[in-house]
Amino acid sequence: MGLKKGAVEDLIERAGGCAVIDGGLATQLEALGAHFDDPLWSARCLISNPELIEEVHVQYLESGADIVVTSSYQATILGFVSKGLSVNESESLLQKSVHLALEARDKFWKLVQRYPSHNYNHALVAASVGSYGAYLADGSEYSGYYGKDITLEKLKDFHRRRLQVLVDAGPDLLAFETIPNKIEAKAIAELLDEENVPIPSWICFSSVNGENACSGESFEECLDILNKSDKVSIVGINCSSPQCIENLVLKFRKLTKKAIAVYPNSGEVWDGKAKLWLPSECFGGENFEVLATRWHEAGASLIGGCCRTTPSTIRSISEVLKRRL
Ligand SMILES: C[S+](C)CC[C@H](N)C(=O)O
Ligand SMILES: N[C@@H](CCS)C(=O)O
Ligand SMILES: [Zn+2]
Repeated sequence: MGLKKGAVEDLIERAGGCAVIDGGLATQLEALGAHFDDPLWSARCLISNPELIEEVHVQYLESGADIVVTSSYQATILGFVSKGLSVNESESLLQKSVHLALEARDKFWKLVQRYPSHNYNHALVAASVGSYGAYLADGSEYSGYYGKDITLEKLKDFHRRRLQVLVDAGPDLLAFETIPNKIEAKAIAELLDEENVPIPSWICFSSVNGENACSGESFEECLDILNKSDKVSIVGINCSSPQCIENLVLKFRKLTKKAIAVYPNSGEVWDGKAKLWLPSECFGGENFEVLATRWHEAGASLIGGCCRTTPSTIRSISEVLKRRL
């Protein structure tokens, strides 16, 4: 099967040149009362309270998100099995993460049809694929250090089955998130080819210093690999400080012709050991509205928020980006 082209490009056009991605899913689940002190992190909610996930998707759609990202970031078959679930049950939870977002999107779209003057776009559902570091739950999605025994093949094996199950569940695209190093980007690009994945993907890296991937490897090297893959439609940065983003968009713009997505966190820093967010050391919490405009002008065509951002952040971004229409 060939790659289904056009859905993302159409959406960017319908959104007036910049599509709005949703905000922190785990963050908003926690704001509504969920607790994630667990190696499964937000994926725990797929077991304990799936209705809450659908509610959060709807909140982001109401706020103006053109793309909702599923609750599968830290949902893995290995992670669920280690909690005592069977492989079948684990795969059903992965499917459920996609179905919850599709249902939220479809219900919301049906509802807004009653208001002919609404200015929402028909949203897309991106199935989240968190990095291997997210599964390790040791903070390594922000260090890029996966231990000395990691290999390309091990990373492909880690990602393969989850990828197949998520794709079969029918999302519009795949969202690889917080990729911290070159080896994982290469593993994903090879896997997308080997599995002949028929939907587009974005691959978003994390960055701590605003210059390189978290591993210290250059984005020149990382994007060189992704530029060769026609399965990867979009590249970018997520869950990194907003302060880093403009510089990184300008850098990416020189390194790739692909669309660029950015959805930073609030600037707070994840302490992987203590499992909590620490205050930002340098980001002063400037206005996301102002920043989002700058990121768009620098060359990003998909913009949203990641951890510690909320529906109100997305509403501000959506209003400022769509005000131009
Ligand atoms: C994006 S981070 C805040 C997700 C949680 C992390 N992988 C952990 O489990 O510690
Ligand atoms: N899609 C995930 C990303 C975590 S970095 C979330 O919003 O919770
Ligand atoms: Zn995040």
